[in-house]
Amino acid sequence: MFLVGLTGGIASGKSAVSSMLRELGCPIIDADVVARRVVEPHTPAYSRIVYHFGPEILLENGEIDRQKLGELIFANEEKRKLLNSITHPEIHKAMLKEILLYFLRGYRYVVLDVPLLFETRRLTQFLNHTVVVYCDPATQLLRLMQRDGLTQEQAEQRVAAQMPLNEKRGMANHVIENSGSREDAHRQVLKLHTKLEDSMDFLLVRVIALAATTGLGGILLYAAKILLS
Ligand SMILES: CC(C)(COP(=O)(O)OP(=O)(O)OC[C@H]1O[C@@H](n2cnc3c(N)ncnc32)[C@H](O)[C@@H]1O)[C@@H](O)C(=O)NCCC(=O)NCCS
Ligand SMILES: Nc1ncnc2c1ncn2[C@@H]1O[C@H](COP(=O)(O)OP(=O)(O)OP(=O)(O)O)[C@@H](O)[C@H]1O
Repeated sequence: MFLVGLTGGIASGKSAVSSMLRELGCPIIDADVVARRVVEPHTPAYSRIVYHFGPEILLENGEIDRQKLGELIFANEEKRKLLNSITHPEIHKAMLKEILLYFLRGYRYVVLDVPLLFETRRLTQFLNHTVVVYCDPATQLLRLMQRDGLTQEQAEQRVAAQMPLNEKRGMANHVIENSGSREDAHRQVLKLHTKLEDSMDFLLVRVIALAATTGLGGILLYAAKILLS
């Protein structure tokens, strides 16, 4: 059993690549999907977001106005850090539960689609493989503006809220070059899938190694911290 981290920059093509992997039978946990679920009305994160950001970030139906909250946090680092401090522990907790369920269902590995994988770093030590979906800055901006109907300034704000994609590319052990066609990306995904299927990595070995280096107490403490935080 092992874990694969899939990341990149906003609009670099993570969802496009994860859809290709899903079609090949890989179990995918999409952090953006989990992030939407953990802020649904009356969840702990929802209550804290309303407390800190006020009812003005709500729609008439009581759900979070994602466009309004997005405009707020992408233009202000302090507000973005506050939102992250509320949402990220809930996202990680929910993802951990999904990972356990996939392993109990007998999957040999799980792909975690996490936009902020290298920014938050909480998951990286448990990953046997990290994949960055890269595309050149101009293509990234264009795709983001076209997909989300953003102005160039809004798109640049969102890109600037993340670690530079070039930096992430240097931190991963697999890179999908996605500045070109979908067909080109798909050919690379097929090669990546073969590598994952042939991989003999075991998460258990990594956890045991971590326990050995930090002492069993360290691993139990860390697991408790993730689950309870
Ligand atoms: C700010 C919010 C309301 C904007 O919602 P919206 O529907 O417009 O965007 P969506 O959630 O689909 O995110 C689109 C992309 O924005 C980027 N992004 C989202 N949140 C953040 C953040 N806190 N910092 C940097 N980039 C972010 C990611 O690349 C993400 O894939 C929403 O993104 C959010 O709640 N973010 C906080 C939770 C989070 O950090 N999610 C990222 C998953 S690790
Ligand atoms: N190779 C490609 N050629 C053309 N368009 C692409 C390609 N890859 C992705 N796209 C398009 O670019 C946009 C961004 O891609 P995608 O949504 O997969 O990025 P993402 O990394 O998941 O974004 P986010 O961080 O917002 O979740 C989408 O409209 C998608 O259809």
